Formats: sequence, C-alpha cells, structure tokens
Amino acid sequence: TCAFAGQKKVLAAYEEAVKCGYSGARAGRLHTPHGVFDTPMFMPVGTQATVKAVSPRELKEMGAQIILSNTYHLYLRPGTELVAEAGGLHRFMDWDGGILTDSGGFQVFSLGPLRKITEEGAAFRSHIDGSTQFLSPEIAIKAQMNLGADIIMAFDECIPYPAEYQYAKLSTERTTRWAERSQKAHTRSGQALFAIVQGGMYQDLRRVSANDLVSLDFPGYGIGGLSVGEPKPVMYEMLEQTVPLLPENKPRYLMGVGTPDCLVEAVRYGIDMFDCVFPTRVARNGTAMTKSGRLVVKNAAYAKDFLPIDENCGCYACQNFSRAYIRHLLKADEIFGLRLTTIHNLYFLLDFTKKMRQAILEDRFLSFREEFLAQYCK
Ligand SMILES: O=c1nc[nH]c2cc3[nH]c(NCCN4CCCCC4)nc3cc12
Ligand SMILES: [Zn+2]
Repeated sequence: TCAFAGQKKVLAAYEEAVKCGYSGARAGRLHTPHGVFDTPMFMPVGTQATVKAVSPRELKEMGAQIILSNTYHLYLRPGTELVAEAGGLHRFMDWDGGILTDSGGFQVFSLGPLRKITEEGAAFRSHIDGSTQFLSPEIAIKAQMNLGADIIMAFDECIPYPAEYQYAKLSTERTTRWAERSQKAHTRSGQALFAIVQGGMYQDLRRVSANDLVSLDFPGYGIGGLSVGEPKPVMYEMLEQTVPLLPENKPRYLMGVGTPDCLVEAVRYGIDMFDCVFPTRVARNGTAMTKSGRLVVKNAAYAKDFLPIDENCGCYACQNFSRAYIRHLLKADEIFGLRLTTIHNLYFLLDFTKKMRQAILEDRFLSFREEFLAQYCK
C-alpha cells in the first residue's frame, strides 16, 4: 500500500504564517512496495523507460528515489503487454527504486494530433506512426497494471489554458467520472492509484474537483491542469484553493513542475512530490541549473573557465570536470557532454528538495525560502 506517514513540523510562527497565506510545508515519508521515500521529492522523468542520458546506477548515486515513466509512450511502443512479459517496468529498465506512471491523459492532448474526446475516452492518432488509437480509464489502468509501477494515475483530461468556464466545468466533471471508472478498473493490490484534481483556472471548479475526488477516497492526489502556460501567480492561487482541501495524511503531487522557484512556492502550500522534464531537457541544449539561475555552459564566455559548473555542487560533473571541458564536449556534439549537464541538473534538483526537507525539519523553511528566492531570481 502507499501509506503516507506525514510529519508536519509546526513552525514556531506557523499560526502567524498561515494568516499571510502560508498553508504549511511538511516533511513526509512515502511508503511504497519499493521502499520508503522522503518528501518533498523531485522525480526524474524517464518517459520511455529511461531517464535520458543517465543510467539507473547514476540515478541511484545522485539520490533519485522515485522516477516517472509515461503510459502513453510505452503503450504505443514497445507495448505494455511486452513490458509485463519482460517482468514489468522495474525489471525491464533495471530500476529497483520507486516508479510512478502518468496515465496518458496529458500526453494524448499534448502529443498526438487529437481526434476527439467523448464520455468513453479519447481517440487520437499516434505521434509515432499516425495510427488511430483510443485511451479510456479502463485501458489506461490496465496498461499501468501491466507496467507495474508503484504509483499510477487515474485517466484524466488536462484542460488546456485558457479554457472557457463551461468547458472547464464539463471536463472537470467528466474527469471525476473517469476517476471513479479508473478506481473500479484498478484491481492490482500493492499498487497505489492517485486521482488528479482538475478545474482549470477557476477557484470554484478546483474546490469542487478536490472535494469530489477526496470523497472517492484515493491514497494520494495529483494536482493537474497546471504548468500549462498560465502565469505563475495563477498557478499559486489554484494551489491555495486546492491543497487545503486534500487530506493532510496523504501525498500531494504537483504534475509537471518545475523550476526551483516554483518548487519552493509549491512546498510552501503543502506539495510533496514533483516531476518535470525541464532539468533533463535544458541539459541537452547545454544549460545548467544553479542556485543563482541558469548557466549556459555552451557560451563562449566559458571557453577558458576551468572552474566546475558549481564549486559547491557534489555531483559527478562538478567534482571532476570544468566548464571549459563540458563546453568543449557540447560544441563537439560529444554525448558525454549531455550526460554531464544532465547529471548536474538532476543532482541539483534532487539536492534542492533534500535541502527543503532539512529546512522544514529544522523549522527554518520560511527563511530558507526567502534566501533562495532572493538569490535565484536576482
Ligand atoms: O493534468 C494533468 N494530468 C496528467 N498529467 C499531467 C502532466 C503535466 N505536465 C504539465 N506541465 C509540464 C510542463 N513542462 C514544463 C517544462 C517543459 C515541457 C512542459 N502539466 C501537466 C498536467 C497533467
Ligand atoms: Zn553539479
């Protein structure tokens, strides 16, 4: 099962902080069949059963606990039955930590040329071979049971941004019906099914979605329909409306987020889990993440810079290589260059969530957040 032994440190100034919209960061422990994991946590994204450019051994070494994979991609290629025959996703990709699979809702709407959505599900064309495909709650849950992740997601519709109120309302109500169908189709014990809160950017729809899904009693809750192009203050406002309605003793997972400034704000509202392709994606075009912002190590400025990306970073790249060397590799299109920037960016985010956890446990999260935002956004 996926018990969440939450442990909320009551901050000394907690009551005061709540008045100014501070809803309570918390340091928790997430229990899964593949181990007990610390939150807040960042989950590296391994869309096609690999976190691009790094090995499972390197992921373990840098402190990754749970990684993400996508049902949409693995369903289209190589097929989720094939992964089941291989012994499941953990065996297939040789990862013995936690795995969470997204249900495919978001990918259908953001990847495949969408044909149409009905009460039954979503018909679409595969972005791989153009074939006509169909996903429904039942199909998505069966696919995720085949993959065998520790945490799976209900099949939902990620409402595009912006969206008319009426569309957001009808879609959110359908996502709640799909969550119920996902629950009925989920028959694999030991595997946790999380629901996904929708509601577009409408406060009342967010509250209705959260309350309806909480009544259906899931072991954890994703917050979806965000990080879809809306301004950050709007995202934070939706968090403020949604998170307090979710049970304190269950994990909250903000899907598709994100950059360090978003992570520290979301933790402030009580989010526990994050995933984002950002660190691995920008790494592949030579951008490194640091506590002062982004460093485009490919720039000519670093041609003779023999310091590491970040001299206070404990990652394999920063412990052994200079900016000049990594820039040389990237300019020469050497695969090792992408590997080093990816290793650094993943380590940076994993370490950042570890630092937030420590700050929460030591009752100094608010000052940690202030100091970080002052430096990061400068
Ligand atoms: O509503 C969702 N349901 C299921 N999965 C999701 C995944 C999501 N991922 C995002 N945002 C990802 C944004 N990301 C930022 C870095 C560049 C590529 C896009 N929103 C999401 C909402 C959902
Ligand atoms: Zn580093």
